Amino acid sequence: MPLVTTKEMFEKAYNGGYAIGAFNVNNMEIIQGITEAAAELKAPLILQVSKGARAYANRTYLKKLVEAAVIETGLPIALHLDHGDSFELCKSCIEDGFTSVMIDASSKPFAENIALTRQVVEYAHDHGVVVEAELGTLAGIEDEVNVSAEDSSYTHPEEVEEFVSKTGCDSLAIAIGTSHGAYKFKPGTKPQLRFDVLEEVSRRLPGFPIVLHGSSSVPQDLVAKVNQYGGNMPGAIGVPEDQLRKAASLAVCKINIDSDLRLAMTASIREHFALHPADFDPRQYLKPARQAIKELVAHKLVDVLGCDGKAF
Ligand SMILES: O=C(CO)COP(=O)(O)O
Ligand SMILES: O=C[C@H](O)COP(=O)(O)O
Ligand SMILES: [Zn+2]
Ligand SMILES: [Zn+2]
Repeated sequence: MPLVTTKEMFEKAYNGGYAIGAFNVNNMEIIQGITEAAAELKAPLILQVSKGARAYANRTYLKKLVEAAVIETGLPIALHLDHGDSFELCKSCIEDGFTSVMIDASSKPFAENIALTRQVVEYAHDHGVVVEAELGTLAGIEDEVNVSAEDSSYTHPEEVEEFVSKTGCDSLAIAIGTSHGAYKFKPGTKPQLRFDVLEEVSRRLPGFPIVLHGSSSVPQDLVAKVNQYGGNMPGAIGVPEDQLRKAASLAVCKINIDSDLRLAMTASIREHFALHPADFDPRQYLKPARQAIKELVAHKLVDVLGCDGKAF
């Protein structure tokens, strides 16, 4: 099966009360860890490439590695541009064969967000590609842009119908209290997503797929392992998994996870270096790191997203 768009995945996820995992990819081991877990669990997948990832690996490698994963797994996989910030970047990814792009103009005024999103949608739809857009601003770090908690803002539900009808976007990322990175909530505070905002958005957009960014749960055993073996990540806190499960059962069809993959990989490599200081063949530490990603992703697919067994 060639790369697919997210259209059918989202329809099934919406009606089935589960969500698709959208995992950020940056190199071969990350792609293999994610896709091996999904293949064993027969889960549909979105693999997403950020602007930074495309700059890191160059525009050819990640596309070709994802194509290899499609061949190896036979899974329905969508290749998605994460946080596209210009028409040109979206167009370039569409030319490369991405099946889905995000245009994130959420930091611009409403009318400009609509105009740029509309421009991307017209080009994308002409090429059989679907578009994710965003309303509301997440706190945290995204491609070296740091949005402080004070500058973040929840999505205004009263804007969503006009936005979706004027842009023609295929899915919408909203801000309900998640944020990018490993420090999502202040230690000592109770993490709580704004389900009232999600419910009002989905009431206004019945059947329309909603996307949650910044949805790593920052597993505390991984944070502890990083810190135990020389890391320094005090107070790293993520979104509680029960809240992600609830979101997946509602209108949220795509849940974005990157930081947890980074944590799994880093914890494993730190541990390996500490316990096996004589090793210097990268395969010795990348093999367990890949396995750690695989185990993390398997847990997400089964226990958080509920998309295992939904690939075919
Ligand atoms: O939203 C994300 C990618 O777009 C990733 O979020 P996390 O930093 O929570 O993993
Ligand atoms: O949304 C942000 C993703 O985690 C991608 O991060 P990045 O821009 O550092 O690749
Ligand atoms: Zn954004
Ligand atoms: Zn994001």
